[in-house]
Amino acid sequence: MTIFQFPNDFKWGTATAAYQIEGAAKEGGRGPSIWDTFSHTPGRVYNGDNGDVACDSYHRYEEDIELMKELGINTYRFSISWPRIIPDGDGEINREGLDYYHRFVDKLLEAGIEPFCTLYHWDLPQALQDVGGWENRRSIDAFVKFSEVMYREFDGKIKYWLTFNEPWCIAFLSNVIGVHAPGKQDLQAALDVAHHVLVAHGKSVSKFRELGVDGKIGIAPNVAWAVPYSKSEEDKGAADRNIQVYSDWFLDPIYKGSYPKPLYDWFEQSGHVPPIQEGDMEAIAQPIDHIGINYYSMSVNKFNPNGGYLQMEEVDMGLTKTDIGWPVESRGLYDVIHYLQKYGNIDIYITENGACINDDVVNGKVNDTRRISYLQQHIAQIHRVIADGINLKGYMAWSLMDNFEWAEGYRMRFGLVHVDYRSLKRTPKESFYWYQNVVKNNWMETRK
Ligand SMILES: N=NNCCOCCOc1ccc(-c2cn(C[C@@H]3NC[C@@H](O)[C@H]3O)nn2)cc1
Repeated sequence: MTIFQFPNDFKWGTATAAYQIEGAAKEGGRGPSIWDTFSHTPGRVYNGDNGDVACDSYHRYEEDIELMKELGINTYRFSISWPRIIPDGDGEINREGLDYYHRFVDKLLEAGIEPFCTLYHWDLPQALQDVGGWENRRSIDAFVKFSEVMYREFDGKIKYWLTFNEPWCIAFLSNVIGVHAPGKQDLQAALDVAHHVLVAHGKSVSKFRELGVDGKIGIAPNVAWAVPYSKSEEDKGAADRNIQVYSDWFLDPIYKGSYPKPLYDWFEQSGHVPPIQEGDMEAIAQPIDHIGINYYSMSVNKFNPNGGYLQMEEVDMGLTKTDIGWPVESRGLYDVIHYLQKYGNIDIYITENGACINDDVVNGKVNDTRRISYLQQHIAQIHRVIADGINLKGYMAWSLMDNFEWAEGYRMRFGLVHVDYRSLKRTPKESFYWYQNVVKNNWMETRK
């Protein structure tokens, strides 16, 4: 048996995102987002699922907060629906949207739960997409305006902020691979989006500092850990590109003021470069207080000239997989956090980690032992990282409840709480009670 004891001030939480749980897509003055458009486009989302209702958390947030209190967490990561705050992206402010989030945040604080707020979790107002979205520099100032409204409104209530969730997904998954909104397959578009998101991040951080907001701010890249299939330079190059496109492409401009040269040169050889304008790199490189790390899995990579924009393929090594097909390999979490130490001993939160396990309710219970095993392995790696003196300050399980898993719709379940999408009944799973115990004890036990 091993006991993993965590620091007294360690933050234990869960995470969700607005479009994935709120529903009420046409209520409270909310405008349409690119995910409303995308999910209503035939063939884009499994089964034609969409976020019109989702978990109906817009109306049921008090019930959700009761579940958080039962779980015992001290931190809850959520995101703001930009189209609820400024329905057309950069025009009039919707007071009803602000009031909704004030009611929600006040309830969280009343419950003794720290709000951990992501400003942008993919739901760009459609009106901005209609004029080019993140490919258009207009979205930069629009985001800064949106973030300023939020900073002014919630200064004193929200102390932990993230500008963007998973910039790799915003740029590359959505504009090269094309499986997320707006669903393009254009490398230059991806580099334009990545760059403008970075500039928007930096200018928003500057606004945060200028306003003297009482809190801390950062960004939440999803990180890939990858190892080469062989010792060949070609396979090593493929693995390096895969790692860099998730983390270095975004964190180098923030921490070093320039894009990572190996990957910059890789894209440049096909004639694709970021649309850098005078002052952009300085604007991006504003000091931040923390980063959120979203980690799910790692991969073994081979060079493959037909392997997409990175000329890389992920080799199936026969590892146990979750129900979404991602290998379970927790050592990548330890390795990638050590990899990120090249940016300094920065404050790191695990802002997402969890398993897609699609067990259903049987006799009123969900016996998701595979999710417990996944969480146990990954939390143990977190303990190793802390033992190495790394400033890992908290862990937020993805997700509090089953929710809309983007292009996979509702078939993929990541929640500690099961959601019946017909009745919207919430049922805590066995993993909820396992995690509740870890949080209560602030230590975790593994047994042979
Ligand atoms: N790399 N090349 N791939 C080639 C082919 O990819 C096809 C699909 O790719 C991907 C890659 C990554 C993801 C993903 C999903 N989540 C989970 C969410 N995180 C934020 C929160 O909202 C969670 O719902 N994290 N990552 C999805 C699809």
